[in-house]
Amino acid sequence: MITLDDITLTFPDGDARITAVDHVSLTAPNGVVTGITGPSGSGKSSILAVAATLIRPDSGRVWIGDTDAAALSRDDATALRRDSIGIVFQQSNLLPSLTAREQLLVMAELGGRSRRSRAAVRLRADDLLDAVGLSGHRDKRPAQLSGGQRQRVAIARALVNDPGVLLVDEPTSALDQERGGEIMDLLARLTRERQTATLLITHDLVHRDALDELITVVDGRASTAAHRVEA
Ligand SMILES: Nc1ncnc2c1ncn2[C@@H]1O[C@H](COP(=O)(O)OP(=O)(O)OP(=O)(O)O)[C@@H](O)[C@H]1O
Repeated sequence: MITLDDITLTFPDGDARITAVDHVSLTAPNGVVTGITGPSGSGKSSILAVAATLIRPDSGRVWIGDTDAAALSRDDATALRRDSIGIVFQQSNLLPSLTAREQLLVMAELGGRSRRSRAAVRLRADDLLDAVGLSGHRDKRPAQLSGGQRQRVAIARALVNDPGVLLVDEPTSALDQERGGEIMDLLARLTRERQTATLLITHDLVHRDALDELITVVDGRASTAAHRVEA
């Protein structure tokens, strides 16, 4: 579970400061996809960056389990991010020279939680590639994969260190509606199977069936309660 408690984040704007996130509180429980929507510039990516411990907020707490991530040193935040948070960006951000399997192995290598044997890590990587529907594409490089397949690799990579929290920024923006729907369904399934607390930004709600909860952000402020999405 991840909880943002009264988060405020400002950025410098000339002599003044712009408030990107304005006293936002939200909770994303395990096994649930919590969507964040809202107009462009409303603060969605800023909220995700704070949740990811990539930006420290001006005030407020980020609870990941029992840890207040907003209060950690830079090094401790990096370690927490590596072990407990999976991140999927709009673009898949894969390394061009690595195969699908190698993308996962590199991420597992960076994860410090356990010293798994090489064979166990390889097995886990292959299991995850199977889970995202890429069993026949393990040895392909990004250029040999479609946009949807690249996004699947990015999702598998985000899960390789078994994070409790999965943060996803506009995963369908580079895909057509059908491929986008498949990616959203995949994220919903993996969230349930792996019991991740999944926080997902989406600017359009065409795939809203894949969301369990929905939070609307306007001018840096979140709707007070998460709304259950009607099927
Ligand atoms: N690094 C930064 N420096 C200064 N201002 C920033 C920075 N990042 C974001 N902002 C400002 O903070 C506000 C929120 O931006 P943010 O990117 O979080 O919105 P968003 O809802 O994710 O937008 P979009 O849907 O267009 O990606 C905007 O006014 C933006 O200009």
